[in-house]
Amino acid sequence: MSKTFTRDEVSRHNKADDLWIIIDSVVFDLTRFLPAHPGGEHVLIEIAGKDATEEFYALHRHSILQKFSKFAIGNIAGEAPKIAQQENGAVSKVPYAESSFWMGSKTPYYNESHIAFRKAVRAFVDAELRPHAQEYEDNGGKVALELYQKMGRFGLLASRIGPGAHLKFVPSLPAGIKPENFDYFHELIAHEEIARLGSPGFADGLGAGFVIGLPPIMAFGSKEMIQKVVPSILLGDKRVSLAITEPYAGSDVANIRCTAKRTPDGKFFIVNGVKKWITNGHFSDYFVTAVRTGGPGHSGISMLLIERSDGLETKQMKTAYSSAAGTAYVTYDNVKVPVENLIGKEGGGFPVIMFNFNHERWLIIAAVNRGSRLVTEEAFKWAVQRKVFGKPLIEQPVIRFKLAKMIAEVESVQNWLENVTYNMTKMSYKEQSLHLAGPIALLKYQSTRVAHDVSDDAVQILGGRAITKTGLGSVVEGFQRTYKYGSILGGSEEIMADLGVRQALKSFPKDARL
Ligand code: HEM
Repeated sequence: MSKTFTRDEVSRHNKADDLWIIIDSVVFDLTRFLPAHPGGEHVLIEIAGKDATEEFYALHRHSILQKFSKFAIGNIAGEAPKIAQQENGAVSKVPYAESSFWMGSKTPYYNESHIAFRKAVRAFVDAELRPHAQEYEDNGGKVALELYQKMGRFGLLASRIGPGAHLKFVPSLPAGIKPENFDYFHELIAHEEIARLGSPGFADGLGAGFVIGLPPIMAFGSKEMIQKVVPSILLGDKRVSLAITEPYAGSDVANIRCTAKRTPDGKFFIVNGVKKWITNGHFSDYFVTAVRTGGPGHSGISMLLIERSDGLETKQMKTAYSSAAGTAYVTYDNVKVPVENLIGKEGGGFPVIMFNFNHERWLIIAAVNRGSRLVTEEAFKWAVQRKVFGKPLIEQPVIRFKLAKMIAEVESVQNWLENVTYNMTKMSYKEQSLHLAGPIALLKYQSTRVAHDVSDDAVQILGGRAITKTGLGSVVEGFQRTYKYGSILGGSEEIMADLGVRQALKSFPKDARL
């Protein structure tokens, strides 16, 4: 594309059978594209031979130019593009589009290894995952095995379940971080970078199952079980999901009905029951399943590792987001499971279920708030570029007020999240359970309330585009359709708020008075 043209030359190609336009100093020959243009022929013929930069950006995302770059035939002599190219792996320059440290602020939390890690992960996500994101988000389908394997070999799957011995199961971690130097800030970055894709169903398809399904195995599984299952998941060869919720029981886990009864020889469990809303379940090889092996209540619950086998069936559920997440209804019909597959002790399932709750909630906060930040960036960009009533939208005080609220809310959650994450790096598991369960619950509550507000404001700023699946508002549309997941999964907003205050009451001084 090294050819150059004058504006005068371009202006002579101004008919349907010979149609050139200029976008940001690049010359496009759209003659062959004309009949296929989704916006119709008329609009292009009207602007044939002219500079269409403003019209183009008022109607399309920048990525469309990259997708249709084959129609670019040269540049205008002596001119250079003025609109920033969206390079793979680049950091956004839009204010508040990245958390403060990444935009130049000082930080007590991040060091060189986090910077290198973020750079490597972002480049990987932009190059390997982003090109597939929209397709999976729109059309669903099982995410290709090669994508999991690429993520696995790159160390990105292992990076999503915290520091620990499991990091040695993969050849290396992004940016060559040593397992012993890996901390919760690296993990935070990994979750944020996946959420930054802005494709919630696809993002969950890439691993919402193992981030909650694997920790119980790693903490309570036998050596043999860990050796058999964990490396295959972390390398991307197999998939696992956590199967707890049922049509009968959600946040009230103690009410689960799925049963596991020992065979007369005591060597197997026979499992019967159903599980619902199991993320990744539709394509999982393993199901970490909560079953009732005893009487009612907590003490009758056990956890079993169940392989996809005779009697276990999964049905894709139609949810608000892409079927790429593989959300499933799972039925167990006399499924035979060796007793060696118990995760923890028989009747000791409840502590296994509880074990990873704080971590699960923390990573949901990270993903939800990165989504809120992304949507804020989209709204900010749109408010600046959209002209309405003769001036940019951003010149309306009411729009600036909305953006102020969005930014302030997102930054508040981020700062609390980084504070909690720092505490996670300094506390033992036991200390985290004691001191962080309350703050994490309250922060999860806050992050999903913020997502609610941000989504609402972003939709108002983008207008009709935000209720249209494709085009300029596609990211905001996806967010407003799916942000509610975070306010239900891992403990509902109401339960989080209540838990946070109940935890606080435990240390409430008995002698405190007004
Ligand atoms: C390289 C040049 C262009 C390409 C590759 C292109 C491609 C596309 C594509 C893929 C869409 C549908 C995607 C979406 O929903 O966002 C679209 C929609 C549209 N395009 Fe273009 N286009 C180009 C230039 C233009 C220009 C110069 C105009 C107007 C002067 C225009 C007017 C429209 C309109 C009105 C729509 C429908 C937008 C809507 O539904 O809100 N296009 N174009």
